[in-house]
Amino acid sequence: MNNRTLQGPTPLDAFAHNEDLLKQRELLQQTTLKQLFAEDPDRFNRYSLQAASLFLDYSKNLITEDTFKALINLANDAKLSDGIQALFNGEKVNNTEHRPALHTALRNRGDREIKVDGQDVMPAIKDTLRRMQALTEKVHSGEWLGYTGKPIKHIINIGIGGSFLGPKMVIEGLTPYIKEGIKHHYIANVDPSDAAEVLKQVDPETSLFIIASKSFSTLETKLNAETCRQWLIDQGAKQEDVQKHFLAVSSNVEKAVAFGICEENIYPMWDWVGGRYSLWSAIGMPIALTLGFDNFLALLEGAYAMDEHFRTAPLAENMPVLMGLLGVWYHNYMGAASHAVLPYDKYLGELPNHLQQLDMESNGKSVNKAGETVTYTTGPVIWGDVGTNGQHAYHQLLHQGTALIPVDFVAPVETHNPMGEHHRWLYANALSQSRALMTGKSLDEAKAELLAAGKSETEADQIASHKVHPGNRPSNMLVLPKVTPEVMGALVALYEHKVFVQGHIWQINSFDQWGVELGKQLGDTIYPTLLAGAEAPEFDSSTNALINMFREKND
Ligand SMILES: O=P(O)(O)OC[C@H]1O[C@H](O)[C@H](O)[C@@H](O)[C@@H]1O
Repeated sequence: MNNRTLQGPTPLDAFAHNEDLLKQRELLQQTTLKQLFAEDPDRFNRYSLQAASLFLDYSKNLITEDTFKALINLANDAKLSDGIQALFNGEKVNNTEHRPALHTALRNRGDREIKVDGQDVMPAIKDTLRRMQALTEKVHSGEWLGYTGKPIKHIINIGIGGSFLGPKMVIEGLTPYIKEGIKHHYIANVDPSDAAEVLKQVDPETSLFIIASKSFSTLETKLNAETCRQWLIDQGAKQEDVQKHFLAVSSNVEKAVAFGICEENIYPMWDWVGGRYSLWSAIGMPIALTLGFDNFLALLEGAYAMDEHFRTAPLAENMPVLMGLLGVWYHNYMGAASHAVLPYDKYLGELPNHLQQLDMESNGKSVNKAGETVTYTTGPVIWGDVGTNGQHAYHQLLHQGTALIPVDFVAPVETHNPMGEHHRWLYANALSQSRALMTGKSLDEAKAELLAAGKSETEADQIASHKVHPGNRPSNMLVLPKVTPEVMGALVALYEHKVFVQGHIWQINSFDQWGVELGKQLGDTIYPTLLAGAEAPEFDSSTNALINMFREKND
């Protein structure tokens, strides 16, 4: 293992309050969550808060009042409040690309001016929203017609990464709000099966393709867009009909025009919006087209409410700040290398996928803003899936494995589908998982359970240790009133800001993504060697052999 690969715990020793946190870690080893609850009847009230439409219970975390204070002091050491203001004020927080990161401007529903290089960006944002609204209304009223005069029924997003994951998560998350008669589809992967399977389901006469690409130069998106355009022509449309079936969202208007999209059908993106923060821009067009413009606005409103909370609440009462600091606590002081997000709501199944890009592309960095190698671990591995499915699979490791994995449970108290006892059971499962992680089961309890079930003393002794749950494992419970557009907006904004808080503490640039480049560059050198008749490859023996295996079948 080279010395750039760090494993935790890796305390943040440059900060004045690092020592306090080290001391806290030691003290907490002498107690348990169970004990902390027993000692303090007010623990739930002390460690829970409401922000925008969300409620966070963070009482099942390994903290005491002193830990809490030390974490807030650490945030002050890192000048977090200044960082938050810099983010909102449009300072160039993305220092390697010399840009601000102004996703908050996209959902600024107030009248605050937001300037980039002296120019207020709000008029351009509002103008784009107006254009999105006009298009959405045209499509939904049946005024926008395909090449045979039929209205649009299929919205197909062609995009990848930030131009895919956010819109898909939001639309699936808000399935009950989908407009009648509208179907949504996604083509992201360069795998031909992705496009093939979508094209089998749609009808060329009623399909609207959105080419979503900030750069308009992403290989996968370019190839998929060309394939879809050719498919449309092959199905009987003429070249001039392409305008009726293709839109583009991009900051590269020139390239979109060169592809054949007329300027009127190109919606802007700005370089001060990162791809993984872009669902609030015209990249959210499939959201508006599938759910309606009113619901898109409600999503922005929800995010704005969380923005205002993050921008103005004191650090100790600030939900994204607290979630970010708790992550730092486990990651840098307790050696947690991963973090699970487990939504107890079917519609939120795509949330972990979106958060993987949001968090891991933002904070998977090993140099600080000044380009120096960091001496501490940064972004954790983010993973998860819908509850309760995971309970019958990987929760085994959460309960009895050797790794410390903090969990965020995300659970709405009201369902869109009140059917019998289902939702009550679902919520009960979320609570029982978080409680089981905390309380665990001791050796004595396990043995008593076995004896009560009729096992002999010897058998109980043999099996009991396998049934021990160590417990004392932390989790957050994020309670949503119901998954509505506002709630979804607030939820996603909460995680965006949590990622920002952690990036700020780690002093890294959360808004660039140079790490995705090398693979792309090498792809460009490998692709030509896979062509029929190409010269023998001259890479390492492994790559060469794997190239030859492909060529044997495809030459
Ligand atoms: O929107 P695009 O320019 O097509 O980019 C799509 C995605 O690809 C890149 O490789 C980046 O890793 C992502 O951050 C980005 O969201």
